[in-house]
Amino acid sequence: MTKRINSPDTDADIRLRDCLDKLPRVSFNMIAGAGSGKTTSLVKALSHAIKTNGNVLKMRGQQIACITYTEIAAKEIWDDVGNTPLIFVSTIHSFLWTVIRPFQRDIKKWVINRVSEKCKALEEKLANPRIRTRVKTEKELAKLRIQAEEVEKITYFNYGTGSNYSKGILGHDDLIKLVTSCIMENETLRKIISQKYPYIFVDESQDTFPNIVEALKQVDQSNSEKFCLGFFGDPMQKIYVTGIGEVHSEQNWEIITKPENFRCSQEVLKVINNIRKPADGLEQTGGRIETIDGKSSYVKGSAQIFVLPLQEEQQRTANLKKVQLVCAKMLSDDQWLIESKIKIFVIVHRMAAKRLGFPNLYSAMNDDSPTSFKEGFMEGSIWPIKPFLNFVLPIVFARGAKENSTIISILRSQSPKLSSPDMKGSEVRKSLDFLKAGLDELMLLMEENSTGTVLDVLNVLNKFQLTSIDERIFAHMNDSFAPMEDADEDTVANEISAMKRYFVCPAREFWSYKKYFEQQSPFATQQGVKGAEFDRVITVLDDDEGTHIQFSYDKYFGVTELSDNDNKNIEEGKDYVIPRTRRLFYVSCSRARKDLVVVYFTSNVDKAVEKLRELNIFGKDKIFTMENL
Ligand SMILES: Nc1ncnc2c1ncn2[C@@H]1O[C@H](COP(=O)(O)OP(=O)(O)OP(=O)(O)O)[C@@H](O)[C@H]1O
Repeated sequence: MTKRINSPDTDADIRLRDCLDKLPRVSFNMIAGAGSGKTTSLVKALSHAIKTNGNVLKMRGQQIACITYTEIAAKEIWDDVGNTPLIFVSTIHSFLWTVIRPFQRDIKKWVINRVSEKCKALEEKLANPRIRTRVKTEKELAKLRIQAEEVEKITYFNYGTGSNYSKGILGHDDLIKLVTSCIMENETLRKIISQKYPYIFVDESQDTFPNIVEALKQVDQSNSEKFCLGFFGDPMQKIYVTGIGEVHSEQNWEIITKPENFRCSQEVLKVINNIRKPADGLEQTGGRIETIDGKSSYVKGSAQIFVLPLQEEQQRTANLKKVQLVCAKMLSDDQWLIESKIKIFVIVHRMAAKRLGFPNLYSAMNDDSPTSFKEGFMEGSIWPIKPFLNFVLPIVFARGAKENSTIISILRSQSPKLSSPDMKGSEVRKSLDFLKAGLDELMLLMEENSTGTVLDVLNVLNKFQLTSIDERIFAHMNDSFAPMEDADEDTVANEISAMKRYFVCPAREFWSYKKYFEQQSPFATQQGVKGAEFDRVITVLDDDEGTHIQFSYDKYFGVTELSDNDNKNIEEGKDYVIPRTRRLFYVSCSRARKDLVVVYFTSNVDKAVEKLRELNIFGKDKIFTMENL
């Protein structure tokens, strides 16, 4: 049994259990604020459904589907429910692929149709005599026509990161379009889904695509008596523009709310209630409870904001450190000085990249780079950086730590110099001497204060045959990169320019990068912290570094005027910068279990302080400036 399941039942948990016990089945929508225990209720609901219905599910080969936002969340929930095969916890993409994979004929039909629609759109574009991009569009059309022929020959389609129709691969976006359209159009598919998964639960429903919600609602309607669809979400925590926000409940659904907050200390709870007030006014009650020596009480905690000038990057970083020192003193808690005990939320990875020391690597892989570079860089999966992650960092580290057996084993498995199985003793010795000379050069290039570049390192790897280098890297090193025939021109140009910028990056930046992507650093992005919680949180508000134009803390606090475009969005009743920033602020502040520190860098400190006093989100005595550092 796990902690989540063991937490005391709330009224909502009891209502949810009653709802799950109903026959014919009833769908539900659980809407509640941050830290109210939605995921906890979800885990309990899964456990209850298994307890009451597990045998039947097993007998019929059915499963309960639980859709989460990330792989990490999926794993956590699966662990919580005891890893039972009766529950299929997955991200939306994996779920949709599992559902559609057996229907290869329908997939093929859809892909053929999609390619033909794309061709038609380009033909229409070309019919316009004033088209500016005629040559490019004609090329694209020719490529699509070839793809149309190749798709006909494909017998099995697969799911990957990006679509490549000729190879039978469907990317994320196409998968969503494919499955939702198949579900909407095909009654049999809807029946099959509801029979295989008589319960489908969706966590973080506010960030689910609207067409997926619609498709799931259709599944519900097709077999409503034997099917239960359950959403768990909070419209105030919608972060992504593609998310639905509020899921509208159907007439026969149960709506379950949870008024309490179990996560945050009293002071943090006050702040998040204040942030939320102008949105939907939902005010949470309760708060985190601590039991010491058998006595339970609410955790008081703390919440404060530091308004600091938007100075040079280095100065900001120094001021952030000073804030930690002041907090350690003010809260009599030295843990504020220990990196592993705090979490710092920044708005984009770039801020963390700069603060941690890999700004050049970050911009090479992000600014005008192919999407695959952007996505793969922060998770360490993209090919240009592999020689560093797989070879350079581990071997330089092992050499520094004098771990000779590790060095030999890395060389044995990776160096082409040692690959021949029938090398004689003297040859091995000679090769090792050669490799040792290469390693000496590598060590110098990877030193703390070395000016060696990525290309310098790659040249050493190549010259001494320390490890084999991916052909694609090699092609860029020799300016002989030959793109695939069907590669998009812009992507090719972006790849070439990204690789050029990558080669001149200081190689030592990889040490900081490694720390970040292995999550050993205290940094995380404000958007990436869904569902998580930490005792001590610093939220850095810093528009200057953010490249996300959809968020602006200066506009949110009233320090900067709204733009014409913002006003237009307001007039048209669209989502705009203020509610979006408010939601992001709410999500990051509501992660704090005990202490929350907001550090707001702004170009107009005086005005920001004045506005903050008016807004009254933080107590007047909790607004600090440079004078307090
Ligand atoms: N009934 C309960 N009694 C005591 N603690 C609880 C209860 N339910 C949840 N908690 C605790 O409250 C915290 C927040 O729970 P959970 O993550 O389930 O909330 P959530 O609503 O999904 O949060 P968010 O939407 O902010 O990500 C966790 O530490 C959890 O253990």
